[in-house]
Amino acid sequence: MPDPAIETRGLTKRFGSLVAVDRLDLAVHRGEVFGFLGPNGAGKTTTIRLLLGFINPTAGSSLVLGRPGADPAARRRIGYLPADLAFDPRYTTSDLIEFFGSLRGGYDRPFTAALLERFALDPYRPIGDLSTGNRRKVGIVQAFMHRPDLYILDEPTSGLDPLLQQEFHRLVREEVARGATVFLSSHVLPEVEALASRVGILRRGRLVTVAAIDDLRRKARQRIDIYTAGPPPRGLFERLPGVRAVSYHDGGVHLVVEGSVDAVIKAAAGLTVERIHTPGQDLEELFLEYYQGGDA
Ligand SMILES: Nc1ncnc2c1ncn2[C@@H]1O[C@H](COP(=O)(O)OP(=O)(O)OP(=O)(O)O)[C@@H](O)[C@H]1O
Repeated sequence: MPDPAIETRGLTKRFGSLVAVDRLDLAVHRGEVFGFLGPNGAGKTTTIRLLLGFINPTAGSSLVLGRPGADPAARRRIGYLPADLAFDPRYTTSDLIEFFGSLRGGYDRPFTAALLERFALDPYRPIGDLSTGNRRKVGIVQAFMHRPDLYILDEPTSGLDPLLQQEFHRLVREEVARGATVFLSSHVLPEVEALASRVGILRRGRLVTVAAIDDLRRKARQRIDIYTAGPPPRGLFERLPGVRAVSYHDGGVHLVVEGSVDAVIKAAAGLTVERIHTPGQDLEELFLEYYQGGDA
C-alpha cells in the first residue's frame, strides 16, 4: 500500500481558548475523492491551512504526499483552491499563470489553454475587473494548471452558476480518472455527494464520523409518496422491512423507509400507481443529525 495522500495524527489547533481542530486522525487514500463536511466554523479551513503548513499545529502532525505540507516538493504536487481568493486586482489571469508556473517549476500549457477555453475565461483582463464567478474560475485554473497529484479544494463551486458547477465536476472526475486524489471541503452536501466516495464529518473541530457515501446512503431514510388510482388498502406497507412510518390519504400513501425500498416497490406493484414522488431526503437528514450531534 502506498502512503496515504493525506495523513494526520492527533492534529490540533487552538486559538486562545478555542479548539478549532481537535485531535484529528485522518487518512485520505491515493486516488479517492474525500469529502470533508461540516457546518460553518467546524474547523475545515483551519485543517486545510494546517495541512498546507500555512499555520503550525498546537499538537499532532500531518503529512501530505508523504511530506510536511510546507515542503516545496510536496507543494508543487498539490493544487490548492482556497475558499477566499485574494489576488492582486491589477494582475491578469495570464500573469498569475506565469507566476504560479514559475513557482511550481512549470505547468501544463496545453491543458491550461484548454481550461481557459472550457471556462470561457479571458486571460488578459485584470482580475479586479472580473465578476465573483470569473474570479472563482481563475482560482480553478491556478489549482489545476500543473495537473497535481493532490487537489485540496475549499468550497470550490461557491459563486459558480449550475452549468459551471457541472463543468467543474466533470473536470474533477477527469482528474480522478487520471489518478489524482481530491480532498474536497464543503458545507454543501450535494456537491460532496456528487463527487466523493468517502466523507469525514467535522463538528466543532472533532471528526464525528468517516464513512463511505454508499454506506451512508444505505443508512439514510427516504420519503416516498405513492399516488394511487383509489385509496390504498390499509395495512399493506406497515410490516414491510425498512418501513418506519406510514400515513394514508385518499390519493395514496406517504412512507418513510430506511435502507432498501425493494419491499415497498413490490407491494406497490399490486396497486394502480399513478405517480411516485421521492422528496429528496437522501442524506440531508442524516447529515444534519451528525452536524447537530444526534446519534445517527
Ligand atoms: N486565525 C484565527 N484566529 C482565531 N480564531 C480562528 C482563526 N481562524 C479560525 N478561527 C476560528 O476557528 C473556528 C474554525 O474556523 P474554520 O474557518 O476552520 O471553519 P470552517 O469549517 O472552515 O467554516 P466555514 O465553512 O464557515 O468556512 C471558528 O470558530 C473560527 O472563528
